Amino acid sequence: MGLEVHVELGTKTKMFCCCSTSLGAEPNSQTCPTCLGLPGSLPVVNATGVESAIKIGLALNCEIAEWCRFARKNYFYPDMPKNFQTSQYDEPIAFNGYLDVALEDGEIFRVEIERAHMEEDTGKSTHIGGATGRIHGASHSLLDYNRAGIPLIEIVTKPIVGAGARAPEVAKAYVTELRELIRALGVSEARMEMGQMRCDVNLSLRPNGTETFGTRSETKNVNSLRSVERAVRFEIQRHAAVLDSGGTVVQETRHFNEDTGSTTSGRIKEEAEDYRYFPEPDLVPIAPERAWVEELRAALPELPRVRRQRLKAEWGISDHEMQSVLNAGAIDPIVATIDAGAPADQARKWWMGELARRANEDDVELSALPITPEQVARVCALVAEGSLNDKLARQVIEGVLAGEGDPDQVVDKRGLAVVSDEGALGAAVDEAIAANPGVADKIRGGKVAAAGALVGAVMKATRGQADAARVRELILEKLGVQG
Ligand SMILES: Nc1ncnc2c1ncn2[C@@H]1O[C@H](COP(=O)(O)OP(=O)(O)OP(=O)(O)O)[C@@H](O)[C@H]1O
Ligand SMILES: [Mg+2]
Ligand SMILES: [Mg+2]
Repeated sequence: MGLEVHVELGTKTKMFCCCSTSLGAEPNSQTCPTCLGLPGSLPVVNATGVESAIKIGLALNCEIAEWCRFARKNYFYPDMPKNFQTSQYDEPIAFNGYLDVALEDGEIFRVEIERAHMEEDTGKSTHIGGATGRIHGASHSLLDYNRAGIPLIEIVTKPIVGAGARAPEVAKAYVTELRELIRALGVSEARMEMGQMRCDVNLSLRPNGTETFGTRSETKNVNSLRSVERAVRFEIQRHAAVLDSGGTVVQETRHFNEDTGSTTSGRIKEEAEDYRYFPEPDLVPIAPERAWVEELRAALPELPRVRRQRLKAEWGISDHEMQSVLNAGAIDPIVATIDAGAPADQARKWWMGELARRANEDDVELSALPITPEQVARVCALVAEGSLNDKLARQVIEGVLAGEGDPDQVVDKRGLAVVSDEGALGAAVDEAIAANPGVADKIRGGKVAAAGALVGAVMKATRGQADAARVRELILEKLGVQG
């Protein structure tokens, strides 16, 4: 198995021109002669792009080239009007690294990195008209070059051979870890659902005990963690079926279909020769000064796996629990909620419970929910000071998610507050005792556990807006028994 991951860098401008990289603009409004490849235009390298590439290389334990160049990868397709993509070929900026990833059972698996190189994204084509659902049957192709020239880093693994049947799990764990790393470095938000990070899955099988690799298939642009895992699993089975029936695997690119979980044939894969790579004559070579590289190395943040170990100890949770927190994408929201003043267990409870459920239902990442860590921390504070109980807190969260405002505004608007007025509470307790004389007698007779029924009655009467512990105290007080 070999994984190629493309990451769109979060630089303000494109890799070789000053066009904006912001998303959502009118098609083709963020273009210039350089990213449109008009004659006479000349590219200039984005220094922040290079810096980000070096940071990624260092975090992946790579060597950083003393000297490297860009190369032209020639191909003819309308998504790149220059007729080539500016990329790197045999002289990448970073090479020979590794990334250690933690598997579900806590085992650490080392994925070797062949290289991380700089390149540019292509334009976006949308095929419309003609026979629906068939790209080549479309009558028109719409082209948006806003994306053309956005900096990309392509991170390529060496062939991963030791994973065996765990290959799908290793692939998912690797992409997860890489995403965390990219985010920790602050070089990209790496939102897969927005195409900021995408993975090509290369896979081949070979007979047990042999050395030569089999023919690979390459499943392009897989864009979620779950899909990476499924694409690997599907391709293993497909290759096995082809080989078992005496067939031969064709070297081709394939597409992963989210709905069916299967891959379908794309085009026959070009060989490197077909791209006629040659050094880009319009750009100067890149020779990062060693002092700069060392400065960047010294400024690397705590790596995600190390940080997880530390947080796991601080929060006092198991490997398994930490793994769930990671899978839910909850580490950063939880940490931010704690930073905003909430106790760790409360922060974990809300993000891993109510909010994870909501994110799951809406099929979005936790960080994309319309609630901030500060708002969650405020809900925790309201619970801690006794103005909300858990049930009410859930309604407040629901209100914030529904766009009703900050927690305090939701409390006001929905009239959600624990009935703390002792007079009102006392009256509700008196009523419950009067309505349930049998239960009251039992409690008076020493059966304290029966108090639960009366607490329930009071909670019902106050529509859940009372502090259950205080209600219980009041009941016992009024019946003259010790709690
Ligand atoms: N026979 C094979 N079976 C499985 N994986 C392979 C095999 N041969 C190479 N690989 C892996 O496939 C990936 C190839 O990526 P690389 O970027 O080097 O080339 P490419 O796919 O030909 O080029 P492009 O960037 O144009 O897609 C690497 O991760 C490599 O380890
Ligand atoms: Mg590649
Ligand atoms: Mg490839």
